[in-house]
Amino acid sequence: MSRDETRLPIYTLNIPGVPVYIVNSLEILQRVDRHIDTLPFAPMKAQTCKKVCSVSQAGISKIYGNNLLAQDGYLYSHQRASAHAGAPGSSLNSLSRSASRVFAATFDRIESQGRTTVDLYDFIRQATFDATSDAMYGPHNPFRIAENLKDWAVFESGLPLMFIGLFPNILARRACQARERLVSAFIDYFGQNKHLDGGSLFVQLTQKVNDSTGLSLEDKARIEVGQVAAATFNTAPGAYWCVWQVLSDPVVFKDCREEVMRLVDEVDGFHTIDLARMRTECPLLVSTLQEVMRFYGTATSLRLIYEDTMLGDEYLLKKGGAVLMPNSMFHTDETLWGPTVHEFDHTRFLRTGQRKSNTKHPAAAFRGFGGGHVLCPGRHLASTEMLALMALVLVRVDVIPPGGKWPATRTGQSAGRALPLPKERVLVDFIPRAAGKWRVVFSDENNSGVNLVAEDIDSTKS
Ligand code: HEM
Repeated sequence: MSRDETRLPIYTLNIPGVPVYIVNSLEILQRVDRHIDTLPFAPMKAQTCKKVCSVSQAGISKIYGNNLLAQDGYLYSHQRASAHAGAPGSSLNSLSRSASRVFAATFDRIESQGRTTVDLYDFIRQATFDATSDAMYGPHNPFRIAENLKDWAVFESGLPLMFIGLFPNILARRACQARERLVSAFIDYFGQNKHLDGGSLFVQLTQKVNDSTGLSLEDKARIEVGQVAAATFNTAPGAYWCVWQVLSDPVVFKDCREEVMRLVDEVDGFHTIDLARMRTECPLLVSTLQEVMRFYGTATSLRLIYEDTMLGDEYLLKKGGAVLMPNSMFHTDETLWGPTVHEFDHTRFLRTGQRKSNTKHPAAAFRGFGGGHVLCPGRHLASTEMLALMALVLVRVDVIPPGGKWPATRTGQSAGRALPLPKERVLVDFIPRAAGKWRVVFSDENNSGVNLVAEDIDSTKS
């Protein structure tokens, strides 16, 4: 049943014993967001520690503490540490610089091979995974070891079953075994303090919270496996649809390539591109990224109901139930986005006068990275990675689809993801463009983030 069928802002699913409320309207969602203590997100994180990471009972007791929702408890302290490390500033710049180095090396490799055929999703998945894990863990990144990368792929394939928690040791046996080997890899990483030698502020700060909570080395390693999942699970499909859209849509392709080419300078015989400039000098590229997240986004926020909660004086949410808030509802609401809501419009997020649409949507209608008290701390890093991949694909290679024609866009399954996987794999040819050497940098020129969510847009105004 959808919003268009029910025309209701919120409705209850008839599941015996567990009231499940589906929120269809942005206004109701914003009311839910205000009830931090009775409709919290923290229990979802605690469940992830249990079900996905298999943290020990002693560790779970420490995570819960006296009160799972205490502001100075583990979960909120961990959230604050991540938010601080992922916010615009020198920490984010160094994460982005590290990710850019990995992308640059990936394209250097392609260039050295000449015309190369790649599976587009595999290429993007690997590039974003290598970039994110190197940015997070530095020179001792456990995923520079091929065996750990293989284990990750097996573990990732079992994640949806682990989240559901239905006999994972039987139904996702290989994934559970792979997780245990990954836990060993992180025991080695943290046990030898490798994070202190070039690991990111993200990892340093969250480890401090783990240490002050008294978690064992093994539990710290288990939680980190969950962190890797949060940091990589959505960036790959997000980057895929961004690259797909700029390559397969001729208008988007022309506009974005022209814009990004303006960032390429000739310096000492090198084609030089400073990816830090994308954030402020490529509004079309940024608008395309945001439209991809609106148009393809499949994230659904889930909150557990701790106490009976009134939303205004109209709707009662009963203790013990759950609230589901599917982004696709808010992202396809014509009253928010106007009559072109079902079209892909890469100019939608530009300023008035520069975009095609006459409708000015409210900034809070974009929920690609969550909102309110559950805002993705990795949003600036993930956005920078997605922009960087679009930019480098546009300036460094020509991409030829199978038979010279882009197939129709077909999205596949999205179990638990904020964006869907592609339905089928597409093999493309990469042909290096400009002859000569490339220098890809990420300067400290400015400290801006990629401001897509209402909270960031508001904070840049003040
Ligand atoms: C395209 C990539 C990404 C997308 C689309 C995405 C999306 C989201 C969304 C929608 C939420 C809110 C969930 C809810 O309301 O229930 C969220 C939360 C979260 N994300 Fe991301 N994310 C991405 C990348 C990342 C990265 C790179 C990191 C870490 C470096 C990260 C770490 C987290 C964490 C830890 C939370 C929980 C926040 C909290 O505790 O309050 N994500 N993400």
